[in-house]
Amino acid sequence: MEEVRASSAWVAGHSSHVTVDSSGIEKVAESIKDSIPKVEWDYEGIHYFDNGPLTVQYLFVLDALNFCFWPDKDLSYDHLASGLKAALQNDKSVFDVDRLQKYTGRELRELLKWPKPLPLEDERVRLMHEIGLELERSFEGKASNMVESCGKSAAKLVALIARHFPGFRDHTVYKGHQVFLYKRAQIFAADLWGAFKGQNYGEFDDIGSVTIFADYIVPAVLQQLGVLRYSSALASSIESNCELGSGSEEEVELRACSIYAVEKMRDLIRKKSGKQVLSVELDLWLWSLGVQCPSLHHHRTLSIYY
Ligand SMILES: Nc1nc2c(c(CN[C@H]3C=C[C@H](O)[C@@H]3O)cn2[C@@H]2O[C@H](COP(=O)(O)O)[C@@H](O)[C@H]2O)c(=O)[nH]1
Repeated sequence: MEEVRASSAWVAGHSSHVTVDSSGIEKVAESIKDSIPKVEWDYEGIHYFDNGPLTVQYLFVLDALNFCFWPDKDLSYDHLASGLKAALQNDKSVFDVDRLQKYTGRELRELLKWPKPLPLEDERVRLMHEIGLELERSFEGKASNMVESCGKSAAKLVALIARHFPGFRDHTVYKGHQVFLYKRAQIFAADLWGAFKGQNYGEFDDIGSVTIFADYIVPAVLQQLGVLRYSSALASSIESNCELGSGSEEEVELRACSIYAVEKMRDLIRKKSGKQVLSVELDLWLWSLGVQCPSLHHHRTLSIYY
């Protein structure tokens, strides 16, 4: 994850459309330093959990599909999670690798009980096939074997996932520099840590190395908190729901500056209060603020990464 941190800092230092406001960071850090808001993982009650390897398989399928819900205004992440949970409760073999490799768009919709085509449905199906095939080829069909092979290191897990699964290679080139964001790979490690409460498949000695997950909710929350400032052109294009191209300077800056800003916030909280806070914990707090605010205006990019 060092490459996520370093390349995000590089973007923040060269950005043209998004500014990280240090006084905004200071204010937020000051307001939470004495009681860092703890948000319970699965406070929504939408996730499958059985304390075993099937939960790991569920989380890996979930995070393979954990992107781009906004084009359908009725659809949200909750539908994906609770749909996969219900499907698994109904049939323990739905995420077996031979089945993952065969789903069609229509079957995925049926699995989720979603009445219309999903956004980027072809990509979602392709990514299910991709994880099915590679889990079978390299991990005896089990995401839990992949996790076990990482010896309690989230950094190793993220690197291993990026190596084996092209769909998780969330990176881009910005002003000639390669930038790594790894949203879905990192959120998978964090989901394991949250679901298993830091034990068993969720035990990582280096959970502190995980950054926030640069999606479309967290940047919008950081802007509302005064941590990020947008150029007037960017602010008005987000306000008017214009699509930002995947890999555009604006899009990369929104995501990378969010990561950088929260790393700064975390350093500041540590300095002010002496307390260690994890980016994963700050992320869940910020994200939960965002999804509870229906008027939140976020940027719109068609992407398979977030
Ligand atoms: N940064 C960050 N982004 C997150 C999550 C989560 C869910 N995390 C689970 C873990 C524990 C909790 O209890 C949650 O159940 C989803 N997302 C992103 O949000 C977007 C969905 O938005 P909407 O269209 O409104 O549903 C989409 O890009 C999705 O990928 C998170 O935690 N952090």
